[in-house]
Amino acid sequence: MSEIIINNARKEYNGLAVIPDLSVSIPEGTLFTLLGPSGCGKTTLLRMIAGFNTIEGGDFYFNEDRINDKDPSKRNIGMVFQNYAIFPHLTVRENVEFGLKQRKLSKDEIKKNTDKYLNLMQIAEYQDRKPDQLSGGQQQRVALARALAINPDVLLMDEPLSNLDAKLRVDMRQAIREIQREVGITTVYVTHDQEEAMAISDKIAVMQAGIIQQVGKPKELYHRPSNEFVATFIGRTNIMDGNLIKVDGIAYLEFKDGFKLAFPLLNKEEEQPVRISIRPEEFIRVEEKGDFEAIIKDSIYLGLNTEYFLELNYGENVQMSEESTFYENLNSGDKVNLKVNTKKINVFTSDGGRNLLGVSE
Ligand SMILES: Nc1ncnc2c1ncn2[C@@H]1O[C@H](COP(=O)(O)OP(=O)(O)OP(=O)(O)O)[C@@H](O)[C@H]1O
Repeated sequence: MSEIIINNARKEYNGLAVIPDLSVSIPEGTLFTLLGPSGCGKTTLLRMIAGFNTIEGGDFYFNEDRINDKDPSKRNIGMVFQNYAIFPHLTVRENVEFGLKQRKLSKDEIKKNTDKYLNLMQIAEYQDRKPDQLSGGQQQRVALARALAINPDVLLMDEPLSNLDAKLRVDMRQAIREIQREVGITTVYVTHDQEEAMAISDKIAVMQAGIIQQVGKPKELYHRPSNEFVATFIGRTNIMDGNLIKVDGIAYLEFKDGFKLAFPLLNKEEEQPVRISIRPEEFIRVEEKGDFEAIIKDSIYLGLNTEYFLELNYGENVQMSEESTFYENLNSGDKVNLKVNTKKINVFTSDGGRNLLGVSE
């Protein structure tokens, strides 16, 4: 098992830097996810760790071992891809045995390890089938068993669930999580699906244009995103233009119409224009006068939750999410009073680049 340390990694394609200068350390035994929109460089970084890409700069370590000049086959890595990449002409058992035979282990060891991972991945009953007689989810279990059977130091997974249907994706991510915990292997997991990343990861690195925007536990990223990009990429949020102003030394958030909300958390900051982020579930409906008045414009019923589209009293449109109740219905045109838990608000610089509240790490 290894800690992975990457210092100042740089990757160019045709003279253009896809990853300009990236440093990150991935603690031993964690499931660490690279999350970001298509084209942000997740796969490129994963391939750099595997040694499949030439690199223009940087140092890569597994523990104290600098692996830059190590051949990919010598890095002791297990890999699982989107398109399974298991051998169609081999049975399930032969697929799982494959890497072990290459390593010239004894027959007993090969059998022991193969049985272990066939059982762990719950595919022992299909061991004599060929891959084309398996479902997508079962094939992905074979790929994972094959990757783990060689006892790799590091497991790399590139969008392993994106070929599966929605329900199977949820089942499989649970299976991957359980197996990863049980084996305790340092795992780098690539996805562009923020919900999947939240569900599966110990830690997430949010990437944009080859740059890591923030590294943190799922809760930390959701609660205190380091900038506006992270706030909008992880979950949903309402972003509003406003000002941070001071009255008698106390900070207030001033919204578009001059409406002010006391915000003592930022008493130490200078007055400045800001971007205010309030998640839909942080608008709480109250009977008495709240922080805002609003009119319901539209709603979507989603079972557990109902999403409301609201117009605040000063004309700004926002979304509110609340748990659905069977009896109560809000209709378009209804007036509501809303409160906001100020601890859950995030405030960014006017360019969205920095959270004035800092981040949890
Ligand atoms: N072999 C290549 N030659 C030139 N450009 C490349 C090559 N491979 C990737 N790129 C470019 O590098 C950037 C990062 O690609 P990468 O595949 O790492 O992104 P990604 O975040 O994994 O995206 P996706 O989620 O779509 O797989 C993209 O702009 C891509 O077009």
